[in-house]
Amino acid sequence: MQQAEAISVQNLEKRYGDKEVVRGISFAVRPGEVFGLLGPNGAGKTTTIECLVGLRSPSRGRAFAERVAIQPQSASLFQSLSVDETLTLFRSFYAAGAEPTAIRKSVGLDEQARTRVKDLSGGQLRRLLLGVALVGDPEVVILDEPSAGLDPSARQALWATIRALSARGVTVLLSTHHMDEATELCDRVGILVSGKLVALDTPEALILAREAETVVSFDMDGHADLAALDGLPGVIDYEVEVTGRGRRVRTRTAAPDDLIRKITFVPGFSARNFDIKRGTLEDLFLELSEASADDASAEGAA
Ligand SMILES: Nc1ncnc2c1ncn2[C@@H]1O[C@H](COP(=O)(O)OP(=O)(O)OP(=O)(O)O)[C@@H](O)[C@H]1O
Repeated sequence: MQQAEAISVQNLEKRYGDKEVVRGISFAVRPGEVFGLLGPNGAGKTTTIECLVGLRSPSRGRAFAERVAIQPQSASLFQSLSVDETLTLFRSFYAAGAEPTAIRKSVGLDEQARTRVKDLSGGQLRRLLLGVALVGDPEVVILDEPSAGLDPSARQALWATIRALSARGVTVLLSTHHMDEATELCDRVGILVSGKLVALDTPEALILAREAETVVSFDMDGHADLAALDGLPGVIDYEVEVTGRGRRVRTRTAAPDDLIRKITFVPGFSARNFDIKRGTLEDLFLELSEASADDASAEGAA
């Protein structure tokens, strides 16, 4: 029977001295899920990850992961070994696992098979670290900012590797500062701010919850009567800019599709050049981070 949870964090707290950096968080990740841990610098992501892999012990609560591998820090590699030698060495630590050459290929280092660790570029080194995490064929892979320092094509390759892992049923927990990456890649995300989990859902649901922020912009003829906009359903407010070609209108709406359909049929508007900007995970992230920073300064002032 397949286990319901590959990762489980329950009421996890971590203090360093009297500083509480993880303040009672709970979440679970199911097998094959890609879960993103987001949060500003110092939010407690790495601490949570370190508790999950047993590098730190919780002050209270519990953090558990199935047969887990973490993408290690570069310091744990031998500088004079080649890529292949490194993968073979780490493979030898496990009774069973993947073929080092297959892993080398999957992380895109075929051309660097004989390159020594010390001669790899920063991005290549990160790919090798991912390979080291994968060579023991883990059920759960934990990646702390895996795309940091990767160029766009290496980032795409990393995403493909992560998707392939997930398709095989491997569970992936990653931390990232890239909201586009989280939106593209993660089935669910948890947003950690000042040691508390302030949001936990699919990226789509989190973005939808902010639908009021969708902005629909369009051009319209200079002489049409703007009052018609006031009567349209779903318009929260709008602003108008006079341009060389007529007027550019920006509306904030909770129902962008509906609004566009309606605007198209308003007589005299000749609305055109529509542009839709939906709320993004980044907007939500910034809002939550700022709200919490305000709370913290209020606490500090009290
Ligand atoms: N060994 C330690 N002793 C004391 N404080 C620590 C220790 N390790 C981390 N901290 C503090 O705990 C807080 C959380 O750090 P953590 O590394 O978990 O954050 P993070 O979310 O991973 O941040 P970043 O995005 O910057 O990597 C920070 O304020 C950090 O200074």
